[in-house]
Amino acid sequence: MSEALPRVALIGLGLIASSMAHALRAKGLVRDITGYARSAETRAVALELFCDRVTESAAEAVKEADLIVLAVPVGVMGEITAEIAPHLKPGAIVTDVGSVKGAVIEAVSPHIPQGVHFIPGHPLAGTEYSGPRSGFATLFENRWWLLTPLEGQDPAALARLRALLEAIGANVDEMEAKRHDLVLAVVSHTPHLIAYTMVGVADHLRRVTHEEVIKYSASGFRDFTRIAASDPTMWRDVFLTNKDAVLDILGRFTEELFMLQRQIRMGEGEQLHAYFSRTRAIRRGIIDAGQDTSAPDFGRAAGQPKA
Ligand SMILES: NC(=O)C1=CN([C@@H]2O[C@H](COP(=O)(O)OP(=O)(O)OC[C@H]3O[C@@H](n4cnc5c(N)ncnc54)[C@H](O)[C@@H]3O)[C@@H](O)[C@H]2O)C=CC1
Ligand SMILES: O=C(O)C(=O)Cc1ccc(O)cc1
Repeated sequence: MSEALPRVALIGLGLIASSMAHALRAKGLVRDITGYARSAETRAVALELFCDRVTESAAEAVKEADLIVLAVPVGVMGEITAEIAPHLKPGAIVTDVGSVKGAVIEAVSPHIPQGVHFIPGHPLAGTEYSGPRSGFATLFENRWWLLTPLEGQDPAALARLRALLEAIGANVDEMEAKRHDLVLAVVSHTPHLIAYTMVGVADHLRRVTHEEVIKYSASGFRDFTRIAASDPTMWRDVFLTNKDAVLDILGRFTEELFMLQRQIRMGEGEQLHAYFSRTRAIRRGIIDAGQDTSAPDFGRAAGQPKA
């Protein structure tokens, strides 16, 4: 058991909170887990599956807690913090799991009382499922968990949180919030937007092709549909709160797309081949760095790609 953080409160009981609870329980890391969710149905499921106690208000949930995890959509982090703030125990650690960091810090920080430690965080692990039944204990194993500590952060509190996250299998790294938001716009947020768009295009086409785009969908498109099935509230909030970084990356994306479009129109095969060779090398870099668990072994065993 973690001596440092025995009582945990989870605010919002969806995919990430339930996965944390399962992982903490599976490893016997905490003494008790209290959960808060708005709906009675969610609270009942949480009590049955992974919480020791559930409460009808967020304020009630945090009273005794050593660690409070804000696991709600990014757009409501501020209001929920305002609600719990007067009830936080001195010395408690508040962290969040939001996919955007700058906006969360701006919304949450002003409400954090003196003597309480706020350590923003983001697990780079998830699925397209949501709600209290979607969590599982191994979600964070060997996945990055980025912390974006604020200036003057208490190193002892940071070390306690880091140790707990590492104990549930995460690889913890620290990063400045603005940088986090730009990096995530590239590797997660904009790709999600592209997936949403592509599935939207296919949906329009469905009427013309009489369902064939769905029936014959290849694995690339299936991946898009999986991503595009993610929670709409969560992703609406991500795009609205990481607006600047996403618009920056989207601008660069459309420039490249127009360039490729022109090369296709003009039949510029050499340029297209050179471009695809560069992107193939990036994929190989990810696999060699051990960051892609979906890559089959034969990919590496086969050695160099065909020239
Ligand atoms: N789903 C994913 O793959 C990942 C999500 N995240 C972040 O984790 C956070 C939670 O996401 P999930 O667990 O996936 O979502 P989820 O949809 O499974 O759960 C969110 C929970 O928050 C509750 N909630 C929503 N609005 C609320 C409000 N106004 N007051 C109180 N509770 C409210 C919902 O009822 C639900 O219980 C989000 O900030 C998201 O950006 C981070 C990494 C991965
Ligand atoms: O399911 C997927 O492909 C994901 O990309 C999961 C995910 C979604 C949002 C995050 O902030 C982090 C990870």
